[in-house]
Amino acid sequence: MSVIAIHDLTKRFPSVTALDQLTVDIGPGVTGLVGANGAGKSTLIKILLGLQPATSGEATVLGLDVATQGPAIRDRVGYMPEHDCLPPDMSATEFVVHMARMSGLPAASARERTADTLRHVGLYEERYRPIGGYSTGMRQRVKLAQALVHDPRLVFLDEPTNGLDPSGRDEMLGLVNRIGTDFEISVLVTSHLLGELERISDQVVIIDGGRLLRASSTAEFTRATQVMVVEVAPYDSGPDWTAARDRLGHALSGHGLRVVPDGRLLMIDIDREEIFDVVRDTAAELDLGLVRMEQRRHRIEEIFRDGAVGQQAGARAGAAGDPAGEPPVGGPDQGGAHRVGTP
Ligand SMILES: Nc1ncnc2c1ncn2[C@@H]1O[C@H](COP(=O)(O)OP(=O)(O)OP(=O)(O)O)[C@@H](O)[C@H]1O
Repeated sequence: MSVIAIHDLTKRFPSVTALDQLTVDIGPGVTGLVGANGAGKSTLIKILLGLQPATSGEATVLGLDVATQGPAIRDRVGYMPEHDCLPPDMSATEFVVHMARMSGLPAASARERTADTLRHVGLYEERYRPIGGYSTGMRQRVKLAQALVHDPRLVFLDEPTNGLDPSGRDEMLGLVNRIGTDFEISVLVTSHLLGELERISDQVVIIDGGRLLRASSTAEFTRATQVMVVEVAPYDSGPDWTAARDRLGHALSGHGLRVVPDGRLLMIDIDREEIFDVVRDTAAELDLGLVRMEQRRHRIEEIFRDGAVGQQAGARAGAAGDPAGEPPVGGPDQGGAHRVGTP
């Protein structure tokens, strides 16, 4: 069943088309919505919540029509907005209780759910202090908690890692992952970084300039290549990895394998089953330690690295200053309708 079904959705502002005939079906689980800054991610979320009308096209969320059933959608869906929108004079507890009450929870259960949710997102004693004194990471956690407090079936998280340092990003991604796995709440999470959502998403939807570039399961994006990655180190003669790599490379070429060095690694074409045995035995004969031997997987960012759209997107995200230094989105326009997730 589709959790979100989007058909031919267009949103025009006076000077820009934010969404351009977008068609995509999203199933349950964690879905990464990836696009450079300005790609149309926030606009899509606002339309899906029934907060903004589309110019044309249709969409349903949990089977509800975004054009006519916005309040019912917002009953069932949690929303973590991108920008800071927290009252500095209230404590996290006061604010989240307030949001729970706004969602219709009675006072006692609003307090109970707030305590549970704040603990779940990792806010403890500090939850009684005014939000104005919180770090960016703590503020993001408060925004996440208010999205979860009314026990939604689905949450929209708009750039939850924004403004966080690498360890803060990892923690936030861990939390997002747990929402999907431990609580079985479906998640639509956005990012302008291609690689970031790869490890927590069941499916990935990539948009650029309001158009769909590609949508598929993460496993399909990151499927195994026919290349083996091998790293060796000498057992006894110090840290001379170049010599170790080249000795193994020459020996494997002598066995008829196609071998290309890449930094510390050797990339070997997998053209037959026995290659894994040949590499293992040859390394042992040369008295080299095998540090790594694995089938290489695609990274999502590689799929789009050379696309023309990617270069434009890269220029935009670069201008915005990308704290993680990860490549942004882009790639050849593949167009058409796509379906991701379990039917
Ligand atoms: N209310 C609005 N009025 C006019 N233009 C808008 C409005 N909201 C968004 N836009 C424009 O629509 C385009 C898509 O914006 P949107 O915020 O959806 O992108 P985004 O992918 O969420 O990027 P970011 O993460 O930078 O917010 C941008 O060009 C933006 O300037």
